Amino acid sequence: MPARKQEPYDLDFVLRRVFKKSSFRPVQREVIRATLEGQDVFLSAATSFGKSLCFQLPAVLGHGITIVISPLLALMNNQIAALRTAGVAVETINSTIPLSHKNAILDDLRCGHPHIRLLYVTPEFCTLDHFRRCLRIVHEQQELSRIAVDEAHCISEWGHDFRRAFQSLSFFKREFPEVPLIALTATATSRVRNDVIETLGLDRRTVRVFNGTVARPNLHFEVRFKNDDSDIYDDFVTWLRAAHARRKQPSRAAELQNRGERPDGVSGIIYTLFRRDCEALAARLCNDRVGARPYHAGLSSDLKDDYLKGWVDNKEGYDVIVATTAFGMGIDKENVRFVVHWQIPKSFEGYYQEAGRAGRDGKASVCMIYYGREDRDRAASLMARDVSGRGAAANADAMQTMQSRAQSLQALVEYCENTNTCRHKIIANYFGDESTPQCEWACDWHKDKNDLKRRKEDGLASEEWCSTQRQSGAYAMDEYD
Ligand SMILES: Nc1ncnc2c1ncn2[C@@H]1O[C@H](COP(=O)(O)OP(=O)(O)OP(=O)(O)O)[C@@H](O)[C@H]1O
Repeated sequence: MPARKQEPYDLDFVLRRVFKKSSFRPVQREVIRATLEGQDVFLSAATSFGKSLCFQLPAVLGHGITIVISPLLALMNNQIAALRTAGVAVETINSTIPLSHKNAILDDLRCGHPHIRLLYVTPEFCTLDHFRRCLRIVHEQQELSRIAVDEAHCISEWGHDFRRAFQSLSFFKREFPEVPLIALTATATSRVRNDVIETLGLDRRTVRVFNGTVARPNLHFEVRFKNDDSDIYDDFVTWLRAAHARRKQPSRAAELQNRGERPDGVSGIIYTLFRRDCEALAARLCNDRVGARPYHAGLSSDLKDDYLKGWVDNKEGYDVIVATTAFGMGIDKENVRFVVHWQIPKSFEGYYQEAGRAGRDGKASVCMIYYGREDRDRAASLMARDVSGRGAAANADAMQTMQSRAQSLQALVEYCENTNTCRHKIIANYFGDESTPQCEWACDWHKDKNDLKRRKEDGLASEEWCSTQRQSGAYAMDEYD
């Protein structure tokens, strides 16, 4: 049953009227046109590029419903709140909504002509028979307009944050081949892109691929070196205090207040790998009168909601979120001035996704990673444990996954150890962009190459020492997130 034919629309009018934006960003219009023409689209573009608009705007035009498949609750809630403010009929089905509400949504689908324009669901929900039955009814009535798969890298074994339920999303193209599908991600290498296209069952010859740049020129990338004997806490707090002092200068303070920001606080995120560090670091910062809150999967939903809301609202005492990877994709707060990684993360893609939470308003922001070789070895050993934990039955799969993760971690190690290339260039090259991105003193190499080399020599433990430690099995195990 073909999808209803779309009429031509005044995209600029809808952009202004519904989304309150004055103009399209580069490529948005082309992507929107392609999907409105019924083409399948793969869009890879930098964090904060404005990918969501590419399926949200088409969704409010014409008839029918857009199903948005998204891996994260936080991401859905963020987008849904913004759409509701714009007066769009949007709903989500996830584990936190009451049964009565969920039934009302499913009834809306079952009637065949849903009132809802965008429905956000998890990939796991898409595997359920009763939901698929509802979709068939909507499709029968030619009201299934579009499928959007957000954070599409999660489909791929080769992407970070792999989720098995994503693999069954081929259902959509199998059952509704003419309903356009749009897959979006900020961090896809060519291998991940091919994997996503294949897994979703898209036709390689006809899918429109938009590969935007991954570059974020307003982000200032910096590596700080550490070893197990150094306490990076003092280094970080000194840096933060200097940032506070700059913000308190009268002209700067006035400018910040005009933007609704507090000069006595800087909004930021610190990523830690382990819950224990997350709690301890937030407590230590609070002790030193830095407003910080922990965020990890072990906290109650009430606490997580409170911390997230306080932070988004720039509330005093909530300036810094100390988070595990439970806090990541889809956080769209525009004035995050720094993202610090307390240890090397598990993958290059994960690192860049998390760093991408900074500077979404386009203003200069810092992305700093504290890198130590001992942490590198701990990350490798945890990775090996994760894979072996999958059991002997999944042997071939496990080996392949381990290989891809190891490659990604190795690329991140090389990024940290590199003292002779622009950081922006290393990132672009990793994601398959061979160009040299613009970098106006926006990385530690461009700022001072010699200082970078010196800091590395002074800061890192020697490889000999690390090798002895590895052999003695010194790296303790702990749980991620
Ligand atoms: N044309 C536009 N003009 C101005 N602002 C825009 C435009 N398009 C999107 N934005 C804004 O840019 C911000 C980032 O958009 P969005 O959350 O869709 O990014 P994204 O590409 O999905 O990033 P990520 O991959 O990091 O989640 C949002 O606050 C959104 O309102």
